[in-house]
Amino acid sequence: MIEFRDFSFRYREGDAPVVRDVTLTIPDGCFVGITGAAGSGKSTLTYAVNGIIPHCYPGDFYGAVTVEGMDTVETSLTDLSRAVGSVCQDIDSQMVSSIVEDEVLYGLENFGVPRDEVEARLADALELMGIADLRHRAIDSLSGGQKQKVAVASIIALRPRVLVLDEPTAELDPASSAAVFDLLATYAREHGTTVIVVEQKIALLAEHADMLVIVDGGRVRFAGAPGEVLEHSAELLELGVNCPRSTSLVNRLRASGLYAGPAARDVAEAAAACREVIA
Ligand SMILES: Nc1ncnc2c1ncn2[C@@H]1O[C@H](COP(=O)(O)OP(=O)(O)OP(=O)(O)O)[C@@H](O)[C@H]1O
Repeated sequence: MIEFRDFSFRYREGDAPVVRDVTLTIPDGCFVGITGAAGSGKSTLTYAVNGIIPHCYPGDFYGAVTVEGMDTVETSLTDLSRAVGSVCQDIDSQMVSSIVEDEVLYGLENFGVPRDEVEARLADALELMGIADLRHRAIDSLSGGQKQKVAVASIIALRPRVLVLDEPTAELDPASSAAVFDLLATYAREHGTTVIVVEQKIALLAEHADMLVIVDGGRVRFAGAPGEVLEHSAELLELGVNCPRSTSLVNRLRASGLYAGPAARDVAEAAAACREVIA
């Protein structure tokens, strides 16, 4: 379980907290999508989980954040990194090797994974991300999307109990983005991994996440099951979060009293709602 209790944070260079009064519980194995406008504090929230704040970016840390009982301020980055694997926004800064397989091996060797397990973990991670054919390629020669997949594979190979991904599909086209989310969701379900993903594409989150967290001005404005959060599509738009049109359409039907069912997460659910209205 991950718990934020009255958590606020001000970067040392900043004049005010950029995350404020966050109280949130994330159950084990939950797939959580965090979204909100640019600069709203999404990444900072995840930094409190993987320990980047306050260990790498110091500042005033109020309240507490715990991961499986470990207080992320009190616990060393080394200990935290064994539980929490992170893929950051700036993929190039994360890469330490020049060849794909070395990048994955680096983490496995650093974590002291037994030699007889290393090859299987490397091959599985590359296979899972659909990049087995890139194994011997130079990282410099890869596209942004391919690099993102290598970064995710490197972390997945370590089998962390919590996976934090900051915009993992930023460099991917819509079809590849959906495929990566499918893979992540399947992987998380099979391994009981808690996944926290910062993502601008709310439609992707709505389809895959168990919980949506909407951040605005450093505060959590909505947190809950996607269906519950998407009921607020008009307010979300005001916060800079553009829900799928299918969601807004069904919410209009709900507001006008024509439909009493839940918010639609995608076109299929909206079509079902429309059929019910017409019937
Ligand atoms: N290292 C830092 N030092 C000082 N201020 C920072 C630092 N990192 C982020 N900030 C500030 O904190 C605020 C929240 O930033 P954060 O990156 O958490 O937001 P975000 O919602 O993830 O943004 P984006 O969608 O643009 O990545 C912003 O005003 C940003 O300028």
